[in-house]
This record gives sequence, C-alpha cells and structure tokens, in this order.
Amino acid sequence: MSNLTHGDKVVLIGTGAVGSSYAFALMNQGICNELVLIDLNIEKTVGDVMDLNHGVVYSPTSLKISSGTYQDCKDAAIVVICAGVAQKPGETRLDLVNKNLNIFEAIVKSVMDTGFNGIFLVATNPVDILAYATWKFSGLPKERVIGSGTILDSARFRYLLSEEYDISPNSVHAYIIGEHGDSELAVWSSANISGKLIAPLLTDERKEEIFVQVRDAAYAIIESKGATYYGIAMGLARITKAILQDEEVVLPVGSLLDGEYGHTDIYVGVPTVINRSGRKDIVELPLDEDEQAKLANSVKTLKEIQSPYWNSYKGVNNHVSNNL
Ligand SMILES: NC(=O)C1=CN([C@@H]2O[C@H](COP(=O)(O)OP(=O)(O)OC[C@H]3O[C@@H](n4cnc5c(N)ncnc54)[C@H](O)[C@@H]3O)[C@@H](O)[C@H]2O)C=CC1
Ligand SMILES: CC(=O)C(=O)O
Repeated sequence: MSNLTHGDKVVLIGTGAVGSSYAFALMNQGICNELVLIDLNIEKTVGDVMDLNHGVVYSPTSLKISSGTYQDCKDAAIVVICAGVAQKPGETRLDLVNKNLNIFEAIVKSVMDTGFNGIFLVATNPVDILAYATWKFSGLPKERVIGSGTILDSARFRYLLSEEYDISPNSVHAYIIGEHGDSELAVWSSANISGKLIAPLLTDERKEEIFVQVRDAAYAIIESKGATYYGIAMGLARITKAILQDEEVVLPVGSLLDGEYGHTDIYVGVPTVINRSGRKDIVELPLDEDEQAKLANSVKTLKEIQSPYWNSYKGVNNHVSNNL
C-alpha cells in the first residue's frame, strides 16, 4: 500500500516527450495523489490530461490529474520542470544554455510569485546549469532545488554493468558523477557488485568502452528516434517518490556543492540523501586522483559556461534561509 498523505501534489511544467513520460510513470506507480500539468501548448496539455485520466482506474492509487496554471504551484509539494528546448541531432546539452536560461527565468519567477514553498526538481538541459539557475532565480535554500543530475547516466552505467555480468542492475552499485553531459565521469574506484569491486575485473579498454556507451547514450538515442524520455522519466519518478515518501535514500541527483568534493557554487550529479525536505547530505565518495581531476574538469567546464551569465546578471534575489 502507498503512504500518500494529503499534500502530495506535483505540478509538472513542460509536458513534451520527457514531461508526459514522467506523468505516465507517476500514474503507473501511484507516486502522488494530485498532478497538475502546465505547458505553453495548452491544447496538448488538455489532450494529455484526458488521455492520462483514462488510465487512472488502472493506477495503484487514486489520483487527480488536471491541466492548470502557475497558481496551482502555490500549495504544490514539488514543481518539476521539463520545459524548454531539447537537443537536435549533433547538438550538445550545453548548446541549449541561453534559450533555456531565458525560459527558466520566466518560469521560476512565475512559480515563486504564487508563494510556492516546496521543492523544485529540474530536468531540462543543460540540467546542472538550469538547476543552479533555478536555485538563484527562486531564492530558495539549496536543499529545495534538486537537478536530475546523473540519475539517468548512473542508471545507464548500472544497466550496462548488469549486462556485462548477467546480474540485476539493483545489485550493481556504481555512480556516474559530475556534469550530466560530455564531461561526466565514472567512479570506477568504488563501483561494485554486492561489495566485489568491478574495476579489477575489466581491462582499461573495456572500461573505456562501457563509459563511452554511457556518456554517448543520449546522442545514439536522439540519432535513432529524435529524443530520449523513458529513462529520465523513470529517474524523475524515482526522485519524486523518494521525496514524497521521505525515504532518506541515496540517489545520484544534481546538488549544489558547498565544499563537498572540494568544490563550491556549482550543481553537479553526486550521490545525495533525499527526503521529504528535499536534498539532505551529499555523500562524498572516495575518489582516486584521476577521478578527482576529471570531476574538477567537469566543474570547470560548467563554470566556464555559467559564470559569464551570472557575472552580468542584474536581478538576482537574495537567498532566504531554510525554514523547513
Ligand atoms: N536531465 C535529463 O537527464 C534529460 C533531460 N532532457 C531535457 O528535457 C527537456 C525537455 O525535453 P523534451 O520533453 O524531449 O522536449 P519537448 O520539446 O518534447 O518538450 C518541451 C516542452 O516544453 C514546453 N515549453 C517550452 N517553453 C515553455 C514555457 N516557457 N513554459 C511552459 N512550457 C514550455 C514546450 O511547449 C514543450 O511541450 C530538454 O531540455 C531535454 O534536453 C531530456 C532527456 C534527459
Ligand atoms: C537528452 C539527455 O540528456 C539524455 O538522454 O541523457
């Protein structure tokens, strides 16, 4: 049985391929008891709401699904943002930055104007830069702004390792950290199957092949069918469940580093404890020298892109204290 309580309301902004797949995952798994959809394309949202409602009778929990406006964010537990522009074949996630920063400024301010006091979960790319922007635009404490980070990349990594060893991905404990993008890294030094380290079992060439398949998975899927959405939808649903059910579970999400791993003022994917208040502690994996250098490079790559924007930005809110 689910532990849903009154107030498990999720507002989804952006009901394209990612957003609508996430809505379907929420309904299928009975994760929330109220879901409101918002998108610039109102006609599509109305159609999605009808279509989703026709599945509610087969959902494991009762669920109210509707299309709405920003006013619906006022009492939402979580606002999930999947709105914006997606990569076209050949584009990197970082190519989307300017368009999506402008879209986010408007969206986050509209949400905050309602008095929203919940948790933001951001999926739009480049997700680390947009999670940081959501934190800045909202003025919310860092605990209440979470990016999807490397939840998808780590799932891809665990899947490939599970195939390699013909074992359930649930028994593979392995993380991709850093940028959700080209500069991410695999933490081979602690990757294990139920405690048995994987790195000594694989040649360097095989490790590189597996990592490249993880890193470049989005390019392969976009080339093949134009977009990726089921994997991230499941990852977002997993984070949503962890928040609403106060799980205190460790997931590789996008968190603001504030000294952890030796870095500050940057969102990257790192293992993080998730509970009803949002993000709690960041888990600092022991990294070897090579991994530390790769993480530093990932942070540098992101900062080089986001810093010029924030250095010239005039309208930053003052941050309010965490009063949860
Ligand atoms: N974090 C991750 O691991 C992943 C992130 N993504 C990212 O998710 C984002 C969405 O991807 P898709 O759903 O495939 O794109 P899409 O183009 O199918 O959907 C985007 C939706 O955003 C809406 N939208 C645009 N501006 C808006 C605004 N100002 N207010 C409300 N709605 C607005 C559009 O009408 C559209 O329905 C992209 O940035 C993509 O790169 C995609 C896959 C994985
Ligand atoms: C598109 C994207 O970010 C992904 O599938 O990883």
